[in-house]
Parts: sequence; structure tokens; C-alpha cells
Amino acid sequence: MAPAALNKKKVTKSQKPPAQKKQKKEVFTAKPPKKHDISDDSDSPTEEIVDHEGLFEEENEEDGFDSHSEASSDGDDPFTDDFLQGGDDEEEGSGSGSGSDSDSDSDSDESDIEKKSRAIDEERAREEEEAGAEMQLNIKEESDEFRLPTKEELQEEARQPPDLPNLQRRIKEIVRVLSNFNSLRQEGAQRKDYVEQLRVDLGSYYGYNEFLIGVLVEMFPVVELMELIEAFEKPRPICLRTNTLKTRRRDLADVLLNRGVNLDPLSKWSKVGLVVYDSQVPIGATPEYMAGFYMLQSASSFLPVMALAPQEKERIVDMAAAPGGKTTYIAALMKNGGLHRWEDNLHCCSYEKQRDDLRK
Ligand SMILES: C[S@@+](CC[C@H](N)C(=O)[O-])C[C@H]1O[C@@H](n2cnc3c(N)ncnc32)[C@H](O)[C@@H]1O
Repeated sequence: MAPAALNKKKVTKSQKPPAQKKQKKEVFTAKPPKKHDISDDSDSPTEEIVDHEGLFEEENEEDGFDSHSEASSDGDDPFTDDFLQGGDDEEEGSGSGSGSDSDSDSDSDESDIEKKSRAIDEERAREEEEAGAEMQLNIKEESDEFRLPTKEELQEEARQPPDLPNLQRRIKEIVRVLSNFNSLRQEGAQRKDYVEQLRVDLGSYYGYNEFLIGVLVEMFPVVELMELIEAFEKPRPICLRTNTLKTRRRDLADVLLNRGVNLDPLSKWSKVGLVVYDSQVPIGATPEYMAGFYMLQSASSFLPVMALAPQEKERIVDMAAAPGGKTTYIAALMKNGGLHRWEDNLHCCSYEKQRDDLRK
């Protein structure tokens, strides 16, 4: 069945690492390289990054494996050397025919091994202690009081090209302070000082004009604001809307699947939308598209029409409606019985008429 096939493909597609993982990697990269430095000097930086991603995807398993493999690899070399030497000694010892010598040799071998083993344990304990101290230092640095930049610092910054990592860090810090303002605020600083700096930094970092970022900052609490802005950075999925005057979504999906379009129903909230992951044919030039079986339309553009909930025989005016995505959706919901004003011309809008107009 089509939906099963679609879902399968969706899973493959959704295996892309989520943006959050990136952050995780950034936060943690400071520590794990130790293992790589020791175990394999020849690793290229790229390989290291790949390894880290793997590491944090299966954190627990890897941690367990990691310490084990580290222990055995660290331990292997000295022990191997030892046993080899020990083997030679033993042979020499037995060659001399002195049983007590042999015993004492083997005793001293044993104590050698013990010594080396103890040295390795001590070395490891020291390393762990150092790593712990380093981690504490990092935690302390992160939790150190964040201070807003002074006027002079801002003036100096303004003379330089934008320092994006610094802006990103400051945005993160301001969000952190605003999320727990009473405990983390800088003495004497007001919430509005942080919000103002956040507004400026978000504008510079993400390239918003003052008006738009000002509206967004006023409109949303800080956590939602960040979620929204980060969502704006992600590419929109390609969606199409079934023209229910001509076909059913399921039938359209089947036909497109057969053409090599990898798609799924858009979401529970839409009965007409399909989301396209990838396609072996240009999605805007299939025979079905040319025949008006679907319209390429962002999922978000479905929503105003759904909110409007147009009914048959209503009169709906859609001003400045080109290219007509919402208007044709309205027309479909009105079963082609509506009257729409479209741009400067009055059209008695059948779906086909609008579509034909679109092509002119
Ligand atoms: C954002 S689009 C509308 C999209 C449409 N609602 C849809 O879903 O397909 C706005 C359209 O209005 C047109 N437009 C902007 N100002 C206009 C004006 N003063 N008079 C007529 N059309 C205008 C633009 O050229 C553009 O085609």
C-alpha cells in the first residue's frame, strides 16, 4: 500500500541529524579528543568529528565501550612487552636448569607486572582526576556571571566586522539570564537592558531589520522567540495541495509515487496536503500538475483558508491574490461556486479559469 511505502521513505529521510545534535557536539567536543589523541594520532580532524557524533548518539553504550577499550589498549602494550620478555626469561631460566632461579625469575616477573600494572592504574587515576578538574573548570566558566557589554565595548564591536561566534554566545547567555532572571541578572541591570541587547544581537546575527525583530521580540516570550527564529532558519518542506475538484489525495499520491516522487500525507490537520521529500521528476512539471490535479503550496498557506472555512455560495473577496494559491483552495472548498475578486480584475472563479490565468 502506498502509505506504508511512503512512511518507509520518510524514515530514511528523517535520519538527518537534528540541529540540536550539533549543539551537543559543540558543547562536548572539548573533552573527548583526549581518547583520539592517545589512541590514534593519525586521525584526521574530520574523522574525529564523525567519531564524536557517533559517541554522543549512543552516549551510554559508547561510554562503557570507551573506557573498556581504553583500558585494554593502554594496558596491552606494556603487558605484551612484559609477557614477551617474561617468556624469554623463562626459557633462559629453564635452560640453566636452576629451579629456584626460575622461581625467583618468575616471582620477579610477577612483581614487575604488578608494578607496571600499578603504574598504569595510577596513571589512569591521575588522568581521570585531571579530566574531572578540567570539567569542573568548564562548568565554572559556563556558569560564571555573564555581563552585558559596556557602551565602549559595543562601540568597539561596531567598528569591526560582525563576530558571529561572539554574537551567538551572547545571545545564548542573554537567553539563559532572561530565563532565570532573578538569580542570574547582573547587579543593577534591568530586564529591558538584556532584551534590548538581545534584539540588537538577533537582528545582526540572523539579518533581520530593526522593525521586524522589534515586533518579534515584543510579541513572544524569549524561549518561544528563540524557537521561532530557529524554525525560520530551517528550510521549509515542499508541500502540495490536492485539487479535490479533480482527484483524491490518495489517488494522487499513488500516481506520483509511481513517478518516483517520495512523499507522505502532510499532517493530521490537513486532508489535502502532501509533503514531498524528494523526487525523480520535476514536481512542478508532471502531467498531473499540468492537468491541475495539485498546486505547489506551503503548508502554512493552507491555514488562513482553513481558518476562513469558506462555504458554498458565499461571496469571498481575495485582494491582491496572485499567484492564487489560497484563492484556488477557497475555490475548491466552495466547489467552484464562488465569486472572487482577484487583483484588479473581477473573475468568476472556477478553479480552471484561475489556473489558466496563472499560466498566461
Ligand atoms: C503575497 S502575494 C499573495 C499570495 C496569495 N495570497 C497566495 O496565497 O497565492 C501578494 C500579491 O499581491 C500583489 N500586490 C502587492 N501590492 C499590490 C497592490 N497594491 N495592488 C495589487 N496587487 C498587489 C503582489 O504582486 C503579489 O502578487
